[in-house]
Amino acid sequence: MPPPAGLLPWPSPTAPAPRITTTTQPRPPPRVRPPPPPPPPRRAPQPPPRLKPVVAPKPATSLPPPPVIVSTMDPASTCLNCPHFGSCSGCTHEFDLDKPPVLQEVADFFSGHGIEDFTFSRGRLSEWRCRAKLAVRGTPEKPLIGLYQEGTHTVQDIPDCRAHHPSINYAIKLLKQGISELSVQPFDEDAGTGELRYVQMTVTTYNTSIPVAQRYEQARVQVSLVWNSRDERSKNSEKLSLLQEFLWTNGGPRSNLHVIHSIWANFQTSTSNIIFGHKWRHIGGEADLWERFGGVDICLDPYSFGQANTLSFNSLLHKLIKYVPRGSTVVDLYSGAGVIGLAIAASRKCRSVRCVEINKMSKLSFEKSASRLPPNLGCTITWHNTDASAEPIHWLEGSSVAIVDPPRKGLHPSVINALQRVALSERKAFKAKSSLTKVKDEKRPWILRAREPAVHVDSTIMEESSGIWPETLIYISCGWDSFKKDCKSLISNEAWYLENAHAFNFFPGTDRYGFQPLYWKLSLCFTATFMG
Ligand SMILES: C[S@@+](CC[C@H](N)C(=O)[O-])C[C@H]1O[C@@H](n2cnc3c(N)ncnc32)[C@H](O)[C@@H]1O
Repeated sequence: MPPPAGLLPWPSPTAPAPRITTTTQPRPPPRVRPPPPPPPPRRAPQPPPRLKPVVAPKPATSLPPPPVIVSTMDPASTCLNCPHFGSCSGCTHEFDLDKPPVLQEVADFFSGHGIEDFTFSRGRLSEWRCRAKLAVRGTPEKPLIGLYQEGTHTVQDIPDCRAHHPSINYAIKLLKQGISELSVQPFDEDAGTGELRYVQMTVTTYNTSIPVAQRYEQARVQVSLVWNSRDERSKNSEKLSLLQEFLWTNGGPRSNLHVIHSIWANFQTSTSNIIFGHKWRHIGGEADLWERFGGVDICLDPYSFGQANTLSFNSLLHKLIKYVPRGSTVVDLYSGAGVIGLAIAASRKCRSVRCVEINKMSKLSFEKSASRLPPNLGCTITWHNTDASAEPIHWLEGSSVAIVDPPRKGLHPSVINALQRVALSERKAFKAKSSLTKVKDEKRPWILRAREPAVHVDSTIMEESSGIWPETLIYISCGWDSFKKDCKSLISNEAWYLENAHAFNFFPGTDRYGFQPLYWKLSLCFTATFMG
């Protein structure tokens, strides 16, 4: 789609990403952090800037280290201490955040199934949220940015949220200031009018120019503005340009405090509750957001699934990886951008890893991450855009390890059924059936097309896979009730038995978050070993 008259060509999110090189710079001396600077001065309205990506200049090494945001959190405290508790629907527990109420039930469940080494990682109890989707309502003079109040569509402003990473709160303050100065109209749900509907804030701690210990606290934020228009040609896109310019001027590399990593626009005009539209544009800063998960560089585009609690996810990943035997052939069902599959491929000398994901947009992130894997890994890694529940047997065949990380509602019955049936007693029958399935598939070329790998990394020829079936199943869950149900089904016919279980505090203080009812707070990882 051509840009509006007079504007530079729109950058396409599908364009190949430049490889971000990690620069090695002299480390700044240890310093005492000054308090955050006062808010930027009000500026006179500027002529509309051109809406094009602004690329960060390389920081001069002779400059003094920039100021950073100071956390007021006491790491030993297990209390929320949040001024919004009670009015905000995000958190349901104020005290003992290290002891989620469900933990005892979880521990009892696993010990009842013979798990003696169940562990629980409490993780960071505040400032843990690194990805937040927030509604923007109110007026230009008094914008409200936050979550809906319980059972309503009234937005509760949460500028001092204790769960958010402090950089997110800082970026929200900056955004509010921009809204007021530029008279950006927040969305009015009833009338369907206004300009800014939602904002997604995603934190990146990937900054190789500072010591590892400082990376979390000095994180930067990718801001995705959900704009109430069909696309960038709409009349109000001038305001979007101004807002982008404001954020970059006041939060970019030339500002007092470089907190903004990048800015994206998403265009959405739907009257439904769906937050994002289909059109995304990168409009400021670096195009790619990188994070390090399980020891590998992972690129996360704003339109792909991303974990909210990146620290706990990393703990889970480090634990999970150890349950994958070296040399395995792995299938990663519900893989998103393939974070788990890529981390396992890099660390377990796997022969192959197949990632299966329904969201085609995740492919770009997978490709960029895969391009940073060490060469000569000796592992064939493929990413497939298809519905895991359509023909799960196809994906299980040839895999010695199956990893499932479904949405909160749990596994589709067809996946449970396939996992049950790959039990030892039915292996032979399955071998025969799988050959029949192949014959049938040839008559249905659309199925074959769907199975074609969208991305294929490494040219190693895949070994003959028939006859290999999962002997290890790793289930990652963030929905306790659905997990319990699935687990009971999986072990009911003694096809699988539970071997390990580890729980991670993914959403401390909350059993719901965001715009859907009932989000669970505890993420579980367990491995079940196939019984011979
Ligand atoms: C909880 S996320 C896990 C993503 C990934 N494992 C990660 O950690 O980044 C669940 C993923 O399953 C995908 N998904 C949902 N239904 C699916 C289906 N029927 N087949 C394949 N993927 C599906 C979603 O798009 C989402 O990316």
